[in-house]
Amino acid sequence: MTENNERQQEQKRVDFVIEQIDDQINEAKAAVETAHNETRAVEKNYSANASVNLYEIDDAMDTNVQIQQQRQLVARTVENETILKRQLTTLQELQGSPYFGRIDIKDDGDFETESLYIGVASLMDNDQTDFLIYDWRAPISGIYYNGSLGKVEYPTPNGPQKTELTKKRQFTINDGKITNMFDTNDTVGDEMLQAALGSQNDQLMQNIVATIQKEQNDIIRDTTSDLLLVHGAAGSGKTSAILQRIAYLLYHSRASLNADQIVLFSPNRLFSHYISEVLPSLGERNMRQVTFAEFLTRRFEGLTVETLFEQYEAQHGTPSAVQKYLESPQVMQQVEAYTAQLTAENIEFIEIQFEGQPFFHESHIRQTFATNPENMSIADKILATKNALIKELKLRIKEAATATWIQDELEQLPTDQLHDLYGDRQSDDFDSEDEQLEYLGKRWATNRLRVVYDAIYNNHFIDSYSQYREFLDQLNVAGIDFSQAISDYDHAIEFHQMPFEHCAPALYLRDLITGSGQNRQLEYVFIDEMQDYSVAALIYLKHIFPKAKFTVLGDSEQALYSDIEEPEVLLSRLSQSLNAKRTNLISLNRSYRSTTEITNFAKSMLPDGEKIIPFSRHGELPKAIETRDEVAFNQQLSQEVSRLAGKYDTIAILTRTMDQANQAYRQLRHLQGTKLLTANDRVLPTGILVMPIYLAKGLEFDAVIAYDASKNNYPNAHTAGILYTISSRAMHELTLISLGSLSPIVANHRSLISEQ
Ligand SMILES: Nc1ncnc2c1ncn2[C@@H]1O[C@H](COP(=O)(O)OP(=O)(O)OP(=O)(O)O)[C@@H](O)[C@H]1O
Repeated sequence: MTENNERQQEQKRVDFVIEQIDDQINEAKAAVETAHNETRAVEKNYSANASVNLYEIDDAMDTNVQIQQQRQLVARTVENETILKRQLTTLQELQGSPYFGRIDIKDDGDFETESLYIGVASLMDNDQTDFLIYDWRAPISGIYYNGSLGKVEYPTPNGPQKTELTKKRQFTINDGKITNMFDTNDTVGDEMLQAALGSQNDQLMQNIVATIQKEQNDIIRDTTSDLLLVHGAAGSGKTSAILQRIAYLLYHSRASLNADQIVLFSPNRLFSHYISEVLPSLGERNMRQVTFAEFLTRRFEGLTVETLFEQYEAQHGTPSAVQKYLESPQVMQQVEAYTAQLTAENIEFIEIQFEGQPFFHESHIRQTFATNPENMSIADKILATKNALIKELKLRIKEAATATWIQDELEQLPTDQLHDLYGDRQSDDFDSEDEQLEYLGKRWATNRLRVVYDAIYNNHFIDSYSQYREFLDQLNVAGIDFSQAISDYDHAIEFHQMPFEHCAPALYLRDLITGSGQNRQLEYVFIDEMQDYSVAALIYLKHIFPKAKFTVLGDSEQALYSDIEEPEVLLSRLSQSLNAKRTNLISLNRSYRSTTEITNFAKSMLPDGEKIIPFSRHGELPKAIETRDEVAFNQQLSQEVSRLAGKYDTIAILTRTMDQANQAYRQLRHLQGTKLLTANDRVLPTGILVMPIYLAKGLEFDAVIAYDASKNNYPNAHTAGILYTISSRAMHELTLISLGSLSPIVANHRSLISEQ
């Protein structure tokens, strides 16, 4: 068949599939409408019942049962409607571009070749007999991404199945028309990638299903590792691959895994927004997302937790020996040893108060703790202490039920509150008035003393911050003097602040003592930008998610907060500390984001850069502008920004610090569409964006200006990671402007830049 004929044949098939999709969309719309009407009717009925006057005691019981039933019915109809809507959305996704790939396979002994088409979701024909499209995550679809023509294998429930791959074809289909189509022997070809990567930056990350590369596919389809480490150059598709991986895992464990059991630690809030559409575009719900700062703030309720960004801004020069120690696995081992030897005498117990008066004295709590058998673990002893205190509390509630203060308060209660106090019982259920008063007194005393219960439950009888201070005090590490760090810590705690460097060991200590803080429901933890986490922090995360499989990804060379590290060094540190049984390490060295010229320049700044392979997409050489004084600097900056703004949608001016971002913004704000972004921003706009580099982690822009790439600002190799991260955010153009002479990190590679 000639190429033209083949294309016509394929277009005919696309037309046929789209007709089927159109039919199914019409059916789905009707089904959604019916479901919607049903939900509305059920909801209406429910709200009519729920508004029945519950103070009419006799009616209340019946009404409650009815309401329960109605509520379940509402939940079912809503769920039904949601499922139908999701099906409709999937069909609509498929409508313009039903698939992107085709594989032809021939099983042993078969004479006929079977053609399978691959898209973002599966689709059956109207008769529900044949698959018109296979989901990209189906086991058989793995061949599309992995296999070269010839004998291949794919997993089935009955073990690996052998087959022969005789054709692999790629399509670009827009609005139902095939705009590009070609056969390829190997993995997904570069031509498609060129088209995908050459376009202008979108505000939101796109899914990459049509062009997943082989090594990315290995990341996506790994279901066996407890710890999957993905190390990859800037722009090598780490984030893209793990988002596809989440979609893959959700598809393969539909029955046992839902999006709430997956959490992604993301580097900043802008990033969370940037990636928010990838999973929905694949028909999946988003996983939970949290930044490490948000996570810590929740754990240290009531304290203001210093963030990594604040620590970076405040820190001048290299981190202190104390900081390095507090980030190391050794500190976590010391925490374990310290908590294991704690006894009744050296735990920092504090009294539990009720309305400003001691309710449980500290000495009483200490004695209660001391009655536990010695060989019990500290966490078990604390648990036993809590149980004993709760038992006592119950006795005291019983006593309080008939006490004057409770009975006096009862008398003062407004009718509706008194009514609520009856709970399931009614006023004529009691044999005597005394019985009734005691019942109500007990319920009221329980209410009133709930604060005591909460204090026990939440371990508020231990001052974990003082305990941590005691821990610091007893540390004895050769060559490290902790005295200044301890007085800084005291000062911070006095002002209800928690310095960043203490977060992981302090939380670990608290959790080991109280035996709390762990989450056993979470199945998968993803940590992006792993190089920004101390090993101590990763050990803590591993501790609190004991059942979860970890996917940890990053780039040791995008080092903002520490020196650049050889990937091998970072990885061996991590896998040892995270103590995983089945570890898999995948390295991605091909960089897709930037033009060849930008990648070649960026990698020249790295000690280990030669491993990085630029994707072959060409553009201009990065441009360097050296200026003599501030006036010239600001003038050049404005000119360059205006030039780039005429060409691209999004230009980022990336600075080393927030102060510099403020300076740059003052110079540029007269230009229309200029925005200054801070750590509180959650949405990434288009236009001229000014921000410090740590807020641009994980993001990409059409053009980037590295603000003041001078010798002064980036004096030596310690700062190379920052300039590398800045440069690697650029997709199409990169400009470096310096006040005074260029940084030696750049100046040593003049052949890779054009100078002005
Ligand atoms: N297989 C692919 N097909 C199409 N585009 C891809 C592919 N892999 C990566 N990309 C694109 O390359 C760019 C960089 O990808 P991504 O942000 O996932 O890289 P990263 O390794 O997480 O980068 P960084 O560490 O620099 O933040 C994105 O625009 C992404 O869409």
